[in-house]
Amino acid sequence: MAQPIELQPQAITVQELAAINSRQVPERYIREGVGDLDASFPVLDVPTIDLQLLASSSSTSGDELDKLRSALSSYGCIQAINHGITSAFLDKLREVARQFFALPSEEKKKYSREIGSIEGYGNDMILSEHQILDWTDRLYLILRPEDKQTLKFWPENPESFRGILNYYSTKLHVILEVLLKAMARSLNLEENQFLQQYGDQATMQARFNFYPICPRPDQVLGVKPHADGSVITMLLQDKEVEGLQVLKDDQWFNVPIIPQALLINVGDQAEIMSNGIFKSPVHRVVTNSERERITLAVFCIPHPDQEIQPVEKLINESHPRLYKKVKDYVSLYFQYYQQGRRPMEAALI
Ligand SMILES: O=C(O)CCC(=O)C(=O)O
Ligand SMILES: [Fe+2]
Repeated sequence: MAQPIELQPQAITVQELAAINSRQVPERYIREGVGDLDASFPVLDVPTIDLQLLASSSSTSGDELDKLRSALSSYGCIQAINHGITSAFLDKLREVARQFFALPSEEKKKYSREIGSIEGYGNDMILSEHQILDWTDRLYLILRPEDKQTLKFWPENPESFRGILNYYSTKLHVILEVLLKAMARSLNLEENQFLQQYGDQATMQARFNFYPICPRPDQVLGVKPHADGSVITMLLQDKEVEGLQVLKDDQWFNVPIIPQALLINVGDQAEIMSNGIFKSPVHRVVTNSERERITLAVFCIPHPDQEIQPVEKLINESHPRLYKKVKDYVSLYFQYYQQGRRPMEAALI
């Protein structure tokens, strides 16, 4: 996979910046002309989907499939409940993430990523001189396949971190299969149509996002607007602090928190496979002047050699083929991203 070209590493993490000066934000983080980011935004009523129902063959599962199709084609995301992971476990996972980011800087920096590489602990990569930076630090880890895990980046403190994260990835793998099958069935396709393209060599990559308290939430973003380059992304939100916003009908909406739910969103590659029926939503993260926020996004990404294209059965006269065949979409994604373009343009016919 081609790596992004990083101009220079950042000397200091956002968490350190926030600790040194709690009232000012360096200019490189300030966004002009984006309106008041701290304004009140309407709430997006993201549909809640019961995964147990989706997986079953009961008579109610048909309704749930309809709900799924409609949610993924209009919102591009769902709040998944009954996914088989207990709330107590999700709290434990949130807790080890909190403990990691609460460690002293020197301790966290043992896991620092290398320049130009995404895996490990660090902050927003500087890819161009004019880039406005995101108010966030991250810990990026490859979860699956297990032999691709780079353990030197996996925290040993707290002690339970690795075990908890591995258990979570096993659970997510099961959920992913349920979802991809249900997505295909919801479009009247044979249930393995998406799963086959996704392939058995796919990777799951975790990104822990830490958003320190920010003194200028009106002009600073936690994450700039983007759509994910994955097939799907599974996001564990902070239990108490909101921040994620989704663009729908040219308007930004807040995504509410359902503590026991996983927010699932369509990535660009599922939009391609579904010939544009499922929408990969543009989203961003706003900052908060009172509370820090921690989330965990897991990206499900096919192997770079795997070809991704619209399923044949979804192409017809009234729905002509919208996307080319793509391979290693994540590399394409970075090339376009660096030029400030929407990566999906690369796949359009
Ligand atoms: O932290 C969030 O709520 C979303 C993060 C996100 O969009 C991402 O990591 O791609
Ligand atoms: Fe995202």
